[in-house]
Amino acid sequence: MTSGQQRGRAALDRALPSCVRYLPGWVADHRRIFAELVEVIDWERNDITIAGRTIPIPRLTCWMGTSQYVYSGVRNEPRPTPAALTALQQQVQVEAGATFNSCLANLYRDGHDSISYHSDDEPELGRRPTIASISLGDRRRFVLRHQDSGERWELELGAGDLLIMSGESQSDYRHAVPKTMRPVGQRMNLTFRQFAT
Ligand SMILES: O=C(O)CCC(=O)C(=O)O
Ligand SMILES: [Fe+2]
Repeated sequence: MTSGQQRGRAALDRALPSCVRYLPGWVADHRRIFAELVEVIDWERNDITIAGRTIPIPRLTCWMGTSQYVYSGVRNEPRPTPAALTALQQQVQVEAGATFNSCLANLYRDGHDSISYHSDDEPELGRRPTIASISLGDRRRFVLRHQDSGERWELELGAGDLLIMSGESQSDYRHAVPKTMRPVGQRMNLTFRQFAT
């Protein structure tokens, strides 16, 4: 076991809900894949408008899918999928027992970048979607919270970890990657999704 896997496991003090499967260190050559994808993905800076105020989304993103994806009022035109990502997607499909046709990539440049609490519950994803999430680069805290009970789970995701969210993970839970004061380097997250067109 690598030290990364040990760190990942230690961060989890309670069993995760059964709709979430955590596979620490799943991407064996995660450093090489991070270095390649950070260069070849067509990273975008997008703005979000909340209550009439337009602010930059606190991370870089890229939507690689079959059609336009609108979330939080942001219209994402699909970008081409690099070959390195297609190869990863094929392996992830086998592990998840699901097929995916799209990937939303996020790049958290430092501790100021984040994603606030949300569920991936857009209608195009279906009612109980399976979403496979790969984290590369530095570890960041991923928080999963049950909507009604408020019960929380925290995982330090990075370095090739795979998280498979399925079943009621989007309908009953929300998730976030909060900002941190800790000095951290870049973290990339790839969420593979099946998107109805
Ligand atoms: O960075 C992460 O681990 C989560 C990303 C996420 O929740 C999303 O893109 O919907
Ligand atoms: Fe999400």
